[in-house]
Amino acid sequence: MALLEVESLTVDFYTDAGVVRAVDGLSYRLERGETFGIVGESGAGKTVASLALLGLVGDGEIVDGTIRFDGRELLSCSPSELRAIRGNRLSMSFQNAAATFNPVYTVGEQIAETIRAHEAVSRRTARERTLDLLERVEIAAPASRYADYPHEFSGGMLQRAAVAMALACDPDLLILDEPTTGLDVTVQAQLLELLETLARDDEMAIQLVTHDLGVVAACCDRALVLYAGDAVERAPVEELFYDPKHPYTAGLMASIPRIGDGRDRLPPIPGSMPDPVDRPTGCRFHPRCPYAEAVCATRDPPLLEADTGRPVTDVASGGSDVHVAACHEYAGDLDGGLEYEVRIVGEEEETGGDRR
Ligand SMILES: Nc1ncnc2c1ncn2[C@@H]1O[C@H](COP(=O)(O)OP(=O)(O)OP(=O)(O)O)[C@@H](O)[C@H]1O
Repeated sequence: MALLEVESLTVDFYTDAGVVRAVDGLSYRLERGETFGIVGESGAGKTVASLALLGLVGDGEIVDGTIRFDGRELLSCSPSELRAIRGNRLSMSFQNAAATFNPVYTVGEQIAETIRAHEAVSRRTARERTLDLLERVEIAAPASRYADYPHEFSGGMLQRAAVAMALACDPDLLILDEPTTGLDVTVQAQLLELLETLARDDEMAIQLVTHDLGVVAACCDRALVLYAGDAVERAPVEELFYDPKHPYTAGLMASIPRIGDGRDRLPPIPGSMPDPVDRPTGCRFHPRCPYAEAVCATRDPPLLEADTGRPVTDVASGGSDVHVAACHEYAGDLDGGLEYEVRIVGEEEETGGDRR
């Protein structure tokens, strides 16, 4: 049984301007010990999709879908059952590490309090466990750092302390929302390495939410690309990089800097994410897509296995390594086809290419 199975998850917000469909029929699954990326530009629905797992959509509403965590249907759990799962097995570290901590208490105290909120342990034990956690996230001299206030930590250290906080309940699934935003490249690399170690050594699954495909490439096994609430592509990370099947994914790759990577640059995607109250008909990406044809404006492309054109009908195929994409090309419905290519300079072999 997969650790997490999300099926047809749909989340709406009711605003003065109209209904915002933040997440639209999202399905995927996550295995134990797997690091899974959810990637897309700002407004794609990444955070809302993650918060929905915790039952924290605020004034939004989960209007459809199921979320099975270790076989349990979370959407039918009572608030107290959900709190218990959230406290012990599923935890999330939010976008802004500074906001995770209360500025008037020390970092150590706050992590220790989190441990005590989940488990009946003495103050001394909670302190020892906190020191272990700080050490695990590679904070030097944890005993002296314990009594430091959040403002005395550097950005990278605070981000790691936030991970320590999320690890306090020893979760089976850790959700990290933009964990590397605002960190310099070296600190980013350290944090990503740490996450890889945690996933490997603790058999902990990680759902990593980011706008940065580079971050996904550095530490995820598989990733899902979201656009305006829709899943547009899902694949093992290597394939997503070397053989992107959806024009949006290809465009996303063009917008990330790649130091030391000899890959040709694809043109960046023109335009911006659509108004969430007034999403385009058909393929949500069609107004920005250089390959769009008439069919794209009228029909919403389903997720298909890119190699065979077979439909992805249930979540069962979501955990496999099958490369799926939601583009009419894979149903054979585009006359012009997709003509981008991803070339690795210095290697003879080319991947991607004209998809006709
Ligand atoms: N409380 C809310 N009320 C109304 N709309 C909301 C609310 N929260 C999120 N949304 C909308 O839902 C959509 C998805 O937002 P979400 O925060 O999940 O995007 P994201 O991909 O995580 O982007 P970012 O990285 O900027 O957070 C957006 O259009 C956003 O405006």
